[in-house]
Amino acid sequence: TNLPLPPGPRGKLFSGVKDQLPKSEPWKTYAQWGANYGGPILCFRVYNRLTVVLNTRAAVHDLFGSRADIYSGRPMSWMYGVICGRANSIFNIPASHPRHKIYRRLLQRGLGPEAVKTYAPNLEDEAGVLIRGMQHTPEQYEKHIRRNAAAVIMKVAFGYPISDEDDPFISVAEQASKISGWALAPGRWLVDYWPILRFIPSWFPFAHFKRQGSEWRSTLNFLSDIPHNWVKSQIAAGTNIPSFTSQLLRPEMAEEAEDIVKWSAGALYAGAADTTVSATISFVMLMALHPAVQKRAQAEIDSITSGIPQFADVYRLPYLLAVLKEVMRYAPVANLALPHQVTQDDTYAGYRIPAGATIVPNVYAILHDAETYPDPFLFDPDRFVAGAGPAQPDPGKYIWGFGRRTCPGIRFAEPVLLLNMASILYHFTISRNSKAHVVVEFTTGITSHIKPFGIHLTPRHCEEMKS
Ligand code: HEM
Repeated sequence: TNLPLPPGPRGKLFSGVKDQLPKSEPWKTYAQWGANYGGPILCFRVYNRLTVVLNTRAAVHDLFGSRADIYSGRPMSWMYGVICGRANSIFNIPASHPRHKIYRRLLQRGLGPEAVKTYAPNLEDEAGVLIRGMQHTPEQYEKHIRRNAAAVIMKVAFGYPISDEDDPFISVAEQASKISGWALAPGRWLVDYWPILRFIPSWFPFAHFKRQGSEWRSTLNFLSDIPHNWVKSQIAAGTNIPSFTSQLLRPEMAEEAEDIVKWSAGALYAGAADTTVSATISFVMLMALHPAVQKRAQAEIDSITSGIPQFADVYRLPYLLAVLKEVMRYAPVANLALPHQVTQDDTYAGYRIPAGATIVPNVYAILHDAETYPDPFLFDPDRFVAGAGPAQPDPGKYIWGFGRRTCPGIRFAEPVLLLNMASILYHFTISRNSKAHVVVEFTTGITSHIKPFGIHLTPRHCEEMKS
């Protein structure tokens, strides 16, 4: 068609806007560009690849919702997919690939409400470990939160017990998430724009990316291969604990089928570890900043639990659920969700969107739009309390991604977060160390959380004060 591309910065002839891409919080820049250029969508080029950013609810709904058939692809990342060996993962595989459906089916079963109920004892045990850690070394709360996320998902995926805070799976998870962010950074790897470069031999002077890629590949493989083989050895020895992997593995399984199990279980870890950590850290920080919200949530928890919060309690805490929604709105875990790719030429709002363009939903912009969420930079769970004011859209429509790529971990992540939040607030009051004004800052990456500042955890029950 003759329609123009969506508006946006045009940048330089050869590299496009590569040098204008911000190093931190790109979602804020994209929202700003959106406002500067007007229109619901924005477009820019880096070398030879186009990105279209969707800055509004309507655009996300119209394209990712109504046209999900052609908007559920993933942009090909040669650095991450091919050089780092992640092409087969559910996060990267095209939606048209038969494996995508198979992965999603397995994950939906393993993360559905029925399966999640069977994980309850494990989740309660791990919440207990988290609390004990916070009692003994409260200043290391971040470490305890990371340990909890890794331990929960390693149990679910592999039946693997995380022993202590130095277990390599905790640090590797954090590292893997960082590696993913670096390897997927737009404009950073020329091979993403000229894939022929992947054939350069590793020893070549300009082939730093290949040496870096193979190092990252080993770290990322560690996450999937080691625990998978560990489950196999446990099964062979007859000592395995039931897990996502052990339930799917069969003796004499075809190589392809086993590979599917391995990648699916690897996705559990990749999807869960860093996301739930980010949400929990932001929650702790926000509680320290909002004592009245905290008190109200504690009163609700105290009113329904006769002791330590149990898994069965979590959906009986409507205010806590409103707090979680507001944490996720105020500090979205994935501000740009994950990029999609449009697989056919399309038109929208008088603009042309060419097949192959990367489509980025600006979840941050949507959740901080003053028309949808009045006073958007105010943290206020009442937005989601029935009857407390005009209803505001549930951020759950945006924070979990879109279309055929919507996060398969929702039914698992939400109750796990609620249980941990309830446990933390039941046992502690969180306060700031200093009365000085705190400027809330965020980390940058595929996932993001509020940057920790000094906090204090005061035990709420006398027996805890003594221990
Ligand atoms: C606070 C917690 C979480 C948040 C905010 C979150 C958010 C997201 C988002 C935004 C996407 C991208 C969707 C898209 O491309 O449109 C995604 C994908 C995914 N998430 Fe989550 N997630 C969370 C927890 C989890 C957990 C606990 C698991 C697994 C146990 C998980 C597994 C996955 C997988 C496998 C995908 C890839 C889906 C695909 O490409 O088809 N996530 N998640």
